[in-house]
Amino acid sequence: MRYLLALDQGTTSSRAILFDENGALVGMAQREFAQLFPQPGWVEHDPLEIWETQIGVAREVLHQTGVDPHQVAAIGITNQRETTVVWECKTGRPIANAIVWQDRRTAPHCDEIKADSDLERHIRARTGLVVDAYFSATKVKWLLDHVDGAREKAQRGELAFGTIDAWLIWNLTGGQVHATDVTNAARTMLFDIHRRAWDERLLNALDIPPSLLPEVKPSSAVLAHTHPDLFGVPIPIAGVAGDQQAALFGQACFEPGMAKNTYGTGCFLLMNTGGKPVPSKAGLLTTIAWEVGGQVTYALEGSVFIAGAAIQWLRDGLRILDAAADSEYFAAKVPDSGGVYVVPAFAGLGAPYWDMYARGAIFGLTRGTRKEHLIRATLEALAYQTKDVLDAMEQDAGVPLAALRVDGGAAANNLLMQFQADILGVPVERPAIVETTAFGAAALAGVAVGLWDQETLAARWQAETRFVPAMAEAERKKRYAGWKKAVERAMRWASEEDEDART
Ligand SMILES: Nc1ncnc2c1ncn2[C@@H]1O[C@H](COP(=O)(O)OP(=O)(O)O)[C@@H](O)[C@H]1O
Ligand SMILES: O=P(O)(O)OC[C@H](O)CO
Repeated sequence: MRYLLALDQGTTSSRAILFDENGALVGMAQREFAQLFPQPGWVEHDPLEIWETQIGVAREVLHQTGVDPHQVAAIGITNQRETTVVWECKTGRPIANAIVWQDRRTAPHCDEIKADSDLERHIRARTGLVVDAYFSATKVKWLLDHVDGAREKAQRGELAFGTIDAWLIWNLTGGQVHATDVTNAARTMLFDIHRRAWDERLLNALDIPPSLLPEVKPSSAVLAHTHPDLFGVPIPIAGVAGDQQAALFGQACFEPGMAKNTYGTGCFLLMNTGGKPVPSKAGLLTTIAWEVGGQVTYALEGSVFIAGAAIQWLRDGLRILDAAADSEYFAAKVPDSGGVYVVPAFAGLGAPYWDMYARGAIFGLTRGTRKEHLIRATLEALAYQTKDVLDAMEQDAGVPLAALRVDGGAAANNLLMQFQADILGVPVERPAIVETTAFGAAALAGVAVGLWDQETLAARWQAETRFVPAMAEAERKKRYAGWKKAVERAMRWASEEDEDART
């Protein structure tokens, strides 16, 4: 038997999942790591902890299952995207903590960029992205400008920048390979998604020396081998993709018009748009879905920054839950949210609003509000945010969606999934394989080494549960109108001056 090892480096944990050659999940190991919040609006990770937890779980899953590294046909890497690491080429030491995708410290710099409308247009057209602190570009510049001696070292060619995939590849190859894949490059706001090359004008505008950048590779190809010291034998690294693109692949959304939504820390809805990038008029991102066999597939994406993280906040911040899964139990105790709306704009609002200064808010509280209402309203917020994005997507794509494939931690919540179908008026399909992100990474690697092919993957996809809309149209409209009102009131809350005062 041969195996594929998926390394899934997420925002809150590092996971390693082993699939056998028939696609069955045979083992999984997972370790959480520290979330660092040094200032309001800042989010950091320790890159060494990311590497140590990731290599730790990779070894653990092999040990646990008794699979010999010789039997691992290939490794597929998938990762939290945009999160930025800069390290010294010679020592492999990070110059600072990683700046996480949720971090808002560069919002004022983004405002400056936006003030130059020609540059903003260039960014939209070339990178497919909107100017936002979410993406890597302004984070790299921040590190070069704020870490002692970094700019000089960068100018001398002594530093390397990478998103988490590149950081893992560097470490997996013992510092031999500095590479990323097209999907991760597409999230930096430095990459031309049409030419598939780093954009010189943006590098100049942000003062980022090209020597810092990784080489850009396809998502499915043998791009390196692991250093023999790590697993005893070199293993090919044959699949790399950002986690949301990997989930789209893992959900077998291979045809244009097919879409998936992942409910993890954030919520990310991606629709396959085929071989052509579709520009968005409705506040979505145009991004690369994957490059497989020399063919590039594009996607439209709606990124919601806070989804499952809002449930974590109920658990860890408010302490009104012991476990995220208990949210379903409490929410089911009330028939609705009692008119309460929670807008979890803890890190500003992403698609389709793109307001870096929005902040979290709760509306509609009365003396009758109980914790169950608050929990239910928080869960409902995940569904409303998804509707915002899906409406935008249907507007851009010009066609209604037939069904939405779902995955991610919070997709296990049946009450949420039923409410999602109700509020969208579209069936929601949860697959039998819920680890779609890791499966997607394994699949990209499996295709590269000839173990799997896309036709088989598409035929194998199976729904485990189909949630069918049951809410009356008038009710859906009424509830959604309340949400829109709540969002409007949460927007622009943290003014630019407040942000400036903190940086
Ligand atoms: N049953 C559940 N109901 C609601 N939210 C859940 C449930 N189980 C997990 N979550 C949320 O899902 C997230 C974890 O999902 P996961 O896909 O592992 O995220 P990530 O890859 O972003 O770390 C957490 O934010 C958690 O709060
Ligand atoms: O870690 P996740 O699964 O929440 O995904 C994070 C995204 O890739 C950020 O763009």
